[in-house]
Amino acid sequence: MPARQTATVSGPVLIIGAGLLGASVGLGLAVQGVRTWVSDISPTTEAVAADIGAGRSLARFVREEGEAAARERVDPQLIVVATPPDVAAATVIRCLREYPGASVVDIASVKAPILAEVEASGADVSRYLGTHPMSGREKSGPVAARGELFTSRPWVICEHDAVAPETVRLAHGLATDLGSIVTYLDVEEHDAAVALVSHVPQVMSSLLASRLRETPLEALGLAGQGLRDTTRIAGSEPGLWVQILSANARPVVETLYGVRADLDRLIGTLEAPTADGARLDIAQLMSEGNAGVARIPGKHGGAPKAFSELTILVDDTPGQIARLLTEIGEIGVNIEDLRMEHSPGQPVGMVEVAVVPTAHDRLVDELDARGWKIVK
Ligand SMILES: NC(=O)c1ccc[n+]([C@@H]2O[C@H](COP(=O)([O-])OP(=O)(O)OC[C@H]3O[C@@H](n4cnc5c(N)ncnc54)[C@H](O)[C@@H]3O)[C@@H](O)[C@H]2O)c1
Ligand SMILES: O=C(O)C(=O)C[C@]1(C(=O)O)C=C[C@@H](O)C=C1
Repeated sequence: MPARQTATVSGPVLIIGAGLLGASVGLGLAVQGVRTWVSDISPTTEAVAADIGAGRSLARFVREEGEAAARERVDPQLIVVATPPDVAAATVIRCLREYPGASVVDIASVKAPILAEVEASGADVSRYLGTHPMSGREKSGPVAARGELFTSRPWVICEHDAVAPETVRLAHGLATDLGSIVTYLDVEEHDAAVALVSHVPQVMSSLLASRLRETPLEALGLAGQGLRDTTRIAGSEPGLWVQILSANARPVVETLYGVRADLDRLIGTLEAPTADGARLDIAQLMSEGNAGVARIPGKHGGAPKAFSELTILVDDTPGQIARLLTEIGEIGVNIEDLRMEHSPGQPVGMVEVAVVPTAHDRLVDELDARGWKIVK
């Protein structure tokens, strides 16, 4: 039985580009009862996205019904363009022309070049809006898709002068239906902001991880959480990042100039670590980092909030983590964040749980009483 419609966007929604992001949009809308269609340049990707429940395959429907009849019957209210950035503008322009009744949003990671290309095309730009969900993964393709990918994450909407109110309403509805928190920025503000908060982090992670290529395995075996935290996104798809970085090159370079200045300063200091003032300079760089990280907003985009953490040892046997989470629920404490560290070959794993500070001591006491081993 189809789920009851609970979303603002009534659909149908046609998703073009059924990879990680497109299939995640489809899954998130489908569970709310919105009729979704998926389309991808790769027939296999489109079939996989349809198989996991992200939407019905448009190509299959076209094969069954014929091009014109299928387009008329699909009749999307909203089209979500989730293709790579280099074809996003061309896809938006094509959709505006092929579906004159639909609003079209794209979700590519860079916004100014796409708006410029759509405006220059002469297509009906009133039905187009550039948007960007600030959520993703270092994986690509529909198999990695998650319907809850967007929950509690920011979703930027880049209004422009010619946009129609209905298009803004649908873009806003799409983001909030998927659980995101909407922020309005213009395209230049967006591109400058993401250069710092998304694109340079990717560069730094890749540069650091590239140092590991020739490292002996014994040294890599010593890696703790610090290396894992700083290199997770180095596993991202190179093809996508070539497009993102080249499309947003100027704002990224502006940010990298600042990084280069700090790096030169640190190298200079560490070349003479016992010179007068060297230690102060190192301390200053570290505390500038402290000040920066403290400004990153908390889980729901509000003011930074310090959570208390505790680490629990968990036997490496089936069902242990589920049991731990159930018991934390029984104790009545909300988990704000959760991370697992598990070394292959070790009989135990470590589950790091973040909770509000007022719940910390009670949780430790109650877990302890239930026989769990708390290590921190
Ligand atoms: N990966 C992330 O974390 C993330 C987060 C936010 C936004 N985005 C943006 O979302 C978009 C999709 O990224 P993704 O991570 O889902 O990539 P992906 O590689 O998983 O999916 C992209 C899909 O688009 C398809 N495609 C390529 N050209 C096409 C065309 N002309 N017509 C139809 N389909 C086409 C590909 O076959 C692929 O299946 C990108 O623009 C990216 O900048 C990505
Ligand atoms: O969590 C991740 O894997 C991401 O890096 C996702 C991330 C980000 O920088 O936050 C990456 C690029 C997208 O354009 C949006 C989101």
